[in-house]
Amino acid sequence: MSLIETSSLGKRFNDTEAVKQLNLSVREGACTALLGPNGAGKTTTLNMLTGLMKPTEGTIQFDAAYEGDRRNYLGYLPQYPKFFGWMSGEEYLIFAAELAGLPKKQAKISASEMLELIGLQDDGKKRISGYSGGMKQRLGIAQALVHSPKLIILDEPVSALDPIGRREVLELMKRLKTHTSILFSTHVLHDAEEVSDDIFIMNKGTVVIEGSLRELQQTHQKPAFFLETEKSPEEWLHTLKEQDWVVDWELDHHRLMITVDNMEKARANLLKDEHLHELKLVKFEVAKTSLEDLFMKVIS
Ligand SMILES: Nc1ncnc2c1ncn2[C@@H]1O[C@H](COP(=O)(O)OP(=O)(O)OP(=O)(O)O)[C@@H](O)[C@H]1O
Repeated sequence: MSLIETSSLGKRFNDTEAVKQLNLSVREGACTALLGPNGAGKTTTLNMLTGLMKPTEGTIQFDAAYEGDRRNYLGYLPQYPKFFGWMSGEEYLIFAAELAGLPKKQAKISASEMLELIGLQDDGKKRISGYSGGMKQRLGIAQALVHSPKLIILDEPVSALDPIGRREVLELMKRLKTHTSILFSTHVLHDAEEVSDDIFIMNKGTVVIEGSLRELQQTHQKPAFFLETEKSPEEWLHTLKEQDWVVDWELDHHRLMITVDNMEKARANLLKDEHLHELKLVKFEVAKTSLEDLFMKVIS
């Protein structure tokens, strides 16, 4: 079942089409990554889903449990969350719970449960100004969860953190995803690969590739050869492109990645190719394309 489905969603700022023709489906129980480079339209998309921004076209549909107020249905951590440094972590969570409509008694209970969940039970009485980046971000995730929404939306939850903070937050997300639906944005493929079940790759305002992580990894792992030569292989590439076993290629100076459809045929042909030997081979490696190759290709 989908918690959110968008159809041809779009947002225009004067001449900039920040989001266009976006069809997105967020599954219940899944951790979904919106992956894309800076300016791809991720924040604009999340802002439309949370109701902070009005779409200029298209529709957003929520599941049957949605009762008209997105605050009950969604929890949200913005890209640049603001904290009151003079508050304690516990006070901040009670404040967030009351803003979400919980009665005071319930807000206190929920805040204490959240502190436990994010591993800050011993720091709850301390001022936020003394928290590390990772602790603040975990607190930010807790405020998104404090009213038990159906889905939490996290905008670049690890981007601004140092390696220790990143690890803390990624580990927290891995624990949360076993019982909470998550939609988060990132520009780092490895983060998406580490925690997500479904991935939507966005570029220039629209989704260019989508699927489950497993599907994408399997579909885009193609046999390939990695060659390095002393002389430039640029001219030789013209004849290579004609071969029916060549699917794709990428040349970076004297380094060449050739994606093929038939490993054995390609190996036999390459090894007997005299022109290739004239280029003075330095490296000849059997390889596989990865999701990273695909990601770099679609965003470049
Ligand atoms: N309020 C705005 N007014 C005008 N243009 C905007 C506004 N907000 C975003 N844009 C433009 O829309 C495009 C998408 O921006 P958006 O912030 O959604 O991308 P993003 O993928 O979240 O990138 P980043 O990771 O850098 O935040 C960019 O070209 C941006 O400059």
